[in-house]
This record gives sequence, C-alpha cells and structure tokens, in this order.
Amino acid sequence: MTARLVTGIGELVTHDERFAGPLGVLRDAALVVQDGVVVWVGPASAAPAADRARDLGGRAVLPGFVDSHTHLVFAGDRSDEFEARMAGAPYTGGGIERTVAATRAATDDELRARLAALVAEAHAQGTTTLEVKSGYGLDVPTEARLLRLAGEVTAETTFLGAHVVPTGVDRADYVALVVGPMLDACAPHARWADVFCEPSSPHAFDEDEARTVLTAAARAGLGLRVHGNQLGPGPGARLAVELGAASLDHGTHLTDADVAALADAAGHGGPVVTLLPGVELSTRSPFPDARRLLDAGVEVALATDCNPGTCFSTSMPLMVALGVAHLRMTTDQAVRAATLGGAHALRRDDVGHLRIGARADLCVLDAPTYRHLAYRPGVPIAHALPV
Ligand SMILES: N=CN[C@@H](CCC(=O)O)C(=O)O
Ligand SMILES: [Zn+2]
Repeated sequence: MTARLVTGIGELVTHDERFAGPLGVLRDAALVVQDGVVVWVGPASAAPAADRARDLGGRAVLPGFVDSHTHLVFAGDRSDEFEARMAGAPYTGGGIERTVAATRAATDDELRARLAALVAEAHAQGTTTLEVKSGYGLDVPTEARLLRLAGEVTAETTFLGAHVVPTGVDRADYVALVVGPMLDACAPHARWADVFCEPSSPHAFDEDEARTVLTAAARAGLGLRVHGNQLGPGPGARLAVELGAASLDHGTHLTDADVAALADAAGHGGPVVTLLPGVELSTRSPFPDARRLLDAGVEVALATDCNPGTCFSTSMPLMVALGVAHLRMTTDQAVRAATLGGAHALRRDDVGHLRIGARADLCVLDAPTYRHLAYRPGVPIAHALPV
C-alpha cells in the first residue's frame, strides 16, 4: 500500500474543528493519502515519511467540490432560448420538451460522450462528486436508459420522471405512469427521486401530484429531493420538510413560514437548501437570499444545476463567486456550501471535507488562498488534484 504525501500546501481547508476558523484552515500544511483516503493531516514540518511526495509550492487546497444538483445526461442545444431570455422572455419550463425530443433520438454512445465531456469539464474545475438526474426521457425506457448512463459516472443518481408532464398526455395518467411502471424500471438504477414541484408552471407538478410521486418513491426505497420555489412561492419547501427530503433545491422564493419550517427541521435532519445561482444568472432572475437562510440556522449548499435550459455551466467556482457577489454569503459560507453543504445535501460523510478518513478528493488552486475563488471570478484557478 503506497502512502503519498502532498506537501507545500500554503493553505489547507479541512472542515476539521481542530484547525482555525469556520473552515478549519491550516497553513503550511501537508496531508498523507493511502488507498484513496486521507490518513494524516498536519503542519508540513511534522509530516511523516511516505513512499511518494508531491510539493504544491504554496498553493491552496480545499476539499473537491460536491455538485449535488445536475442534469448532465441530455442531447441538443437551447442557446436560442437563452438568448431570448436575455432579451426579456420568461423561463416557464416549456423548453424541457425540446431536450426530451433530442435526448430520445440520441444513441447511448452519443449521450455517453456528451456526459463524459461534461464530467471532465467539471473535474477540470475542481468538482470531485456529482449528482446526476434523469428527467429528459419522460417515458419508461428512456428514463431507465438515462439512469443507467448516469450510473456509469456516479453513485448519486436521481430519478426525475416527474420533471414535466409531456404535451398531449393527461396529467393524472402521467403521474400514474411515473409512480407505476416508470418507478419500477428506474428505482434499481437510482439512489434518489426528485420532482419539479412548481404550481405556477403549467408544465410542472402541483402539491398533490408531487406528494404522490415522492411518497411512492420513498416506498420504493429512494431518498427524496425536491425542485421547488424556483419560479414563485409554492409548496415545495413545506413538502420537502413534511416528507423528510434530503434537499430542497432552488429555494429562490421562500416565505417567512417556509424559512421557519426549514429552520425547525434543521436540528433533526431536515432538508439542506441547495441554491443554484447559475439559474438566476442564466434566466436573468432575482437571486435567492442565502444569508436569510443561514441566519435562521438552515444549512445551505451551492450547486450548478448544469442543464441545457436554465444554466449550462459545470463551474462550481462560478457558483462560489455568485454566492458571494449576489446571495449575500461570505466567502467562508460559500466555500462551505460548495463542499460540505453539498455532501450533506447528498447525506454523505466521506466527501466535502478533508478530515482523517475522508476520501482523498482534493481541489488545488493556482492561488495562495481559497478567497481567490470569489475574488477572481471566471479565472480557471481550480482543478481536481489526482493523488
Ligand atoms: N426547473 C426544472 N428543471 C431544470 C431546468 C430544466 C430545463 O429547462 O431543461 C432546473 O432545475 O432548472
Ligand atoms: Zn435542476
């Protein structure tokens, strides 16, 4: 078993309470990795001998980003829709079916190649754990196919058959399909189930429909996630609390009662709120208020939501920069949300931190401090570090 020493780390973010500040930061640090696991963390001057050593020359290291919300298996392009939005058109979810048509028509190898390219793009920017949803199939064989492909790149696969109701299909019939044959075909390939609960969209699902889908998914053994409160106030947050979902995603339009319910649940495993500021950037919409949630005691994650409609970006560094510039987060809060917050949204304790026992998923910065993630927006300073 080869022990690898990573030394010359100018600043190491660990999320280990033994070290300084809210992020557990250690300066002039080193760590030792064995079998892909962190086995020692401390000052470089006290590092043990190892079989191999790598000196990072004073660069900053943090846990690899945990992108806990993506839709990476799809075909097609909707850049025209993006441009229309920049010219003032609203986002309604109606474009999802264009991606469904292109995705159904694509071969496995075409989808696999696109997925691999997007995963590589995310990795090149420091992401080491990704969640991937289905939701661009909306029929039994295609939803199962998308989950099988997602499962080739991650264990964090999410069944999103309840993304929108396909045009021309009766709503009740579609919900029956999702909770019946589609769930049967997809559950073996999924860890999670999700629903786009947004009564203000004619395409998405209302409270009763969403509850039906999520309850059936939980019965099938899947963990729950909810797309909610994206386009306007709605039942998503309340439903996520009621059903014990791991995450309420978007959360842009939350009432005081929603925030209070999320805060009450926070002490006993309630949902993390996963904010997706790339969506507001790419739909020219008002950003959510992370500080309001954090001040109430709600755990927040930041994720990309990478998808062809509302945000075609795999960049977690961009989400950190947006969190600080537009969501009223401190840099510490945004970096925590993009690492440990994402891990908690996926109920994972082996990623998102660099305490002893963590997976050795490292993000190295071409910078002396993690603060440059917000300070240098758009500059490619973050990379996943193979060890
Ligand atoms: N809001 C619902 N689903 C995606 C967008 C999907 C699309 O427009 O293709 C989201 O999370 O933003
Ligand atoms: Zn999404």
